[in-house]
Order: sequence, then structure tokens, then C-alpha cells
Amino acid sequence: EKKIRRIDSAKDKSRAREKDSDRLKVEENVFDVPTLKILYTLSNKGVIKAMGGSISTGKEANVFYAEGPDKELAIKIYRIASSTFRAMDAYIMKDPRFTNIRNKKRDIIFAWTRKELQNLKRAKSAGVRVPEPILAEKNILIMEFMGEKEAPYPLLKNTHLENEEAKSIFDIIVEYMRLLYKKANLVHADLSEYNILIDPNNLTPIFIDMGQSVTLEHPNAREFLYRDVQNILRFFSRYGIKDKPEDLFKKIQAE
Ligand SMILES: N#C/C(=C\c1ccncc1)C(=O)NCc1ccccc1
Repeated sequence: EKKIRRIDSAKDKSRAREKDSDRLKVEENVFDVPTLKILYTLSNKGVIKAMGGSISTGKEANVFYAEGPDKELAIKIYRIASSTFRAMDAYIMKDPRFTNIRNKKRDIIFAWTRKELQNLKRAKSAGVRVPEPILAEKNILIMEFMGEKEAPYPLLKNTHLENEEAKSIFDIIVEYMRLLYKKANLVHADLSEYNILIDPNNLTPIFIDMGQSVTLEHPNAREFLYRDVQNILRFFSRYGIKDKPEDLFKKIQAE
């Protein structure tokens, strides 16, 4: 009951911050009864000591801060009532790893959550800096919290950089794209300044949101890679970086 109150208070806290009713509806969908049951179970198992507030809210999921037994956690909860799960089809239905799932909304969301955990593990073992993946349970993904004092590290989008700082971050991002491709056999497929955190202690990038990442067997993998390359070059052009997309595209895939 104490733990349940903490989760309920997290609900209230995240609601309290709601300004307009739409967001309230959005938040409401995340904490549906099945999701609450899983959170209570994880809490009773000691995986989650206390739920915190919402770190970020997207169309298809919300990320919450939480205290774990030994480290801070980020809890990503995929919305079952999400309207954008159709968009997931493009990535998941052609992925040989998931062709056998029944086309039921929940199954797609659960498979997507499992895929994000798997992709984070593969990225990490390839040497790409990502939040430490901890577990996936139905529509809930638990990972290491990347931030300090309950405040997440800033997105690349919101980080002020000098040109030299930007250049060194750009070089690491390209190296991570190469490691993902050559060693993890993955393409991020949604890489942009919105899905890269910057660790302010050493100005290094952290890749997040790998639910949509695909293996190189996916028929559109190279298209997605080219789009990631274009996104990154578009963002870094403001710092005087002039690499050509086709050159970067080749460099990432080169033997
Ligand atoms: N993962 C993750 C995120 C942050 C994060 C911070 C600190 N530690 C770990 C993860 C995040 O904001 N993702 C964006 C997003 C996408 C889709 C729906 C909601 C939110």
C-alpha cells in the first residue's frame, strides 16, 4: 500500500503538471489498469523503489524517473491506446525477427518494447553509449537514468555548443553510427538531435530511443541509414560541418 501510494502519487504528480485536458488524456492512457498491475508487481519485486515524475512525453510512450534498488531508473511506458502504433508497422512487420506476431495492438506494442530492449543491448555491446538496458515487461521498458538529481541530461537539440565542441560530438556520433552498423548490425532509423542526449560532464553523446531501430536484413535499412545521415548533417551544418551525405553514408558502411 505504501508503494502503491507512491505510484499513485507519481500519477498525481505527473497529472498535476498537466496544463490542458489533451495531455491529461494522453497521460491517462499510459497508466491503464494492466500497466499499473505490472508497475505494482515490479514494485513488489523491488525492481522499482519509487516512481518519480514524467521525464518526457511522446505520442507513443512516456518516460518516467524512478528510483531502483541501486541506481536511478528511466521507465518508458508505451501507450496501449496509442494511435501511432500503425507507424510502428512499417518497421516491425518486415523485420524477420517479428513476422510471426499476431496483428493485435498489444502484441505489436509488447514486441516493440522487447525490440527496444534488445536493440539497446546490441548497441551497448557494440560500444555505443546508450542507457543501460535493464528489463522489458509487456509495454514497460526499464533502463538506466541518464541524468543527475532527477533531471535528465539535455537533448542535443537543447545543448549550446562551440564549433569545436560540436565537431568532436559529431565525430563520436558518426563513430557510433558506424559501430551500430558494422558491429551491432543495426540502423537507429530515427536518429536526430531529438534522440541524442549530451552528458554535460564530458560533452559526449548518448543514443536513446531505439524501438524503431532495424537490422540490416530489413528491406529499408539503408534508406533509414541515409535519412539518419541527412538528419545529423542538417543539424551540424549550423556549426560549419560540411560533409556530404553520400560520403558519410559510405564511410559508415566502409569495410
Ligand atoms: N528513452 C528515453 C528518453 C529519455 C531518457 C532520459 C534519461 N535517461 C534515459 C532515457 C526520452 O526522452 N525519449 C524520448 C521519447 C520518445 C518517445 C516517447 C517518449 C519519450
